[in-house]
Amino acid sequence: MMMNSWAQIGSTVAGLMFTLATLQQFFPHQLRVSLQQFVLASLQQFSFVQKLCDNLVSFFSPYIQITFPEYSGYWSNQAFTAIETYVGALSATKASLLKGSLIKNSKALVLIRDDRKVSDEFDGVKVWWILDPSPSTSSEDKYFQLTFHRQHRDLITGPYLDHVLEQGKAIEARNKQRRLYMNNPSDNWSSYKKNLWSDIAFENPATFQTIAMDPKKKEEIINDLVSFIKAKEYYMKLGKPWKRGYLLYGPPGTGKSTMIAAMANLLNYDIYDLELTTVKNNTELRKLLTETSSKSIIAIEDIDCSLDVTGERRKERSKSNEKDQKNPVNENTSKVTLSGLLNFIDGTWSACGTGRIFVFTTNHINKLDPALTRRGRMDMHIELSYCSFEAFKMLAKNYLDLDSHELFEKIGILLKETEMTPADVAENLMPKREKKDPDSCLKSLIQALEDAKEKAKPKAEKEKTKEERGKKFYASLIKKRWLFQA
Ligand SMILES: Nc1ncnc2c1ncn2[C@@H]1O[C@H](COP(=O)(O)OP(=O)(O)OP(=O)(O)O)[C@@H](O)[C@H]1O
Ligand SMILES: [Mg+2]
Repeated sequence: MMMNSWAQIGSTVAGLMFTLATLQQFFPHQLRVSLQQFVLASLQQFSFVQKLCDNLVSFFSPYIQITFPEYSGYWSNQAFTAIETYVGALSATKASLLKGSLIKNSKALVLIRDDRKVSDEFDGVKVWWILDPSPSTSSEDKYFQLTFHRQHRDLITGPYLDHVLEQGKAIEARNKQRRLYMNNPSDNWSSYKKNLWSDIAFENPATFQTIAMDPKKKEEIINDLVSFIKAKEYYMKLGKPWKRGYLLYGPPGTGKSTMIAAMANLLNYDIYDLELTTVKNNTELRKLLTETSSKSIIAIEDIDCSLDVTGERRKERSKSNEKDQKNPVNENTSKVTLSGLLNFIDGTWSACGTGRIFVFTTNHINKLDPALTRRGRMDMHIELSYCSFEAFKMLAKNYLDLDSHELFEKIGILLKETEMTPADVAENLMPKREKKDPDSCLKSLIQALEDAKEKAKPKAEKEKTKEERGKKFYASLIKKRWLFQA
């Protein structure tokens, strides 16, 4: 009976459609357009009714939904990224069917349930997250929808969302792929695109653990860095910009650049490697500074070579000016001045970002202008020196996995008698073959130390005879004076 009536309805509709299609051919064009418009308007009315129904349902529904779109206007919504990371972490622990995606500047995959839904609990209250559309569709307009019961509105819109954003950002920071920035010459800066810096992924694995130096000094530096990054409120209370300066000095190959990398890895900071010689003037320097991000390391290596910042050179500047006129300098030479650099470190502009660390390196600390090295400007002076026995033991542990060895004592004596950089010691300890052979590595180091000692001998002897000659000369002077006075 039922089947019969359905069949009847079906054939009536089919008949009507056929008749309509046939009649349409005889309708004038204008009438056809009006018919189409009528059908469209009815459909729109239908969607309006549907919207109305949706609103009615949500009015009476005990649940609230909040939507977080991926983009707000042209800008990416940072809340979406943090939620994506947070929900990804939730999914990874709760679901077995996941879809992985790599988000910008992250070195870790974000995993989202392929069926888009994941529940969470906060203070005993259950909430649901849905990613719309699902990760398997290629649609661009993605958004997260959070659903929760009306009675928990305050808890969810307040503490819960704060928790989600905070956790999401913390996971993001842990997964963040650090970047190494290098300043572009100003000739390549374009006015519409901010391309003052070029960047690449920072992948230097150096850590404080692998740096060979006095353990106490190392601990002091680590504590200083760690307490600095936690001290934002303290700096605010003091009314001081939240930044810190480190001056690393010592001979080539003692680990200055390695320490900058270790600092970045410890703090999870990006590095801005500022090449001063390509910066034409103080204005450019200021522009570069304003384009660096907060919580980053700004490194200027070999500061004495990059700029006229040595005290001696300053005194002699007027004299050399005359010479310069005879031998005009290259037009591309940087005109960044010492005062420009000082302003860069602690002028008004230096406070435009927070949590910044300035690191300068030099091979000749005593050549630097005192204005640059004074405390407060460079908060900590760190000397990296020739390899001590303590430093050697760290290198032996890192390179050969050795805590002790019968040859250590001999090496200790030789290290006291020579000046060998950790870079050279490390080079000798590096196994030359695939299979580690600690004996031959230590022997090759002993050989290198003995060679260095031998090489240094004539120099040491020359110094000694010079010193003795000087002593004799002064003794004779004193004697003559005594005779004269007598
Ligand atoms: N203190 C150290 N601990 C561990 N490794 C070190 C140390 N010093 C140097 N090295 C090794 O030597 C190499 C060169 O060191 P690095 O570039 O850090 O020296 P530097 O002090 O910056 O030299 P320069 O003054 O020439 O720039 C590094 O790749 C590292 O492997
Ligand atoms: Mg270096």
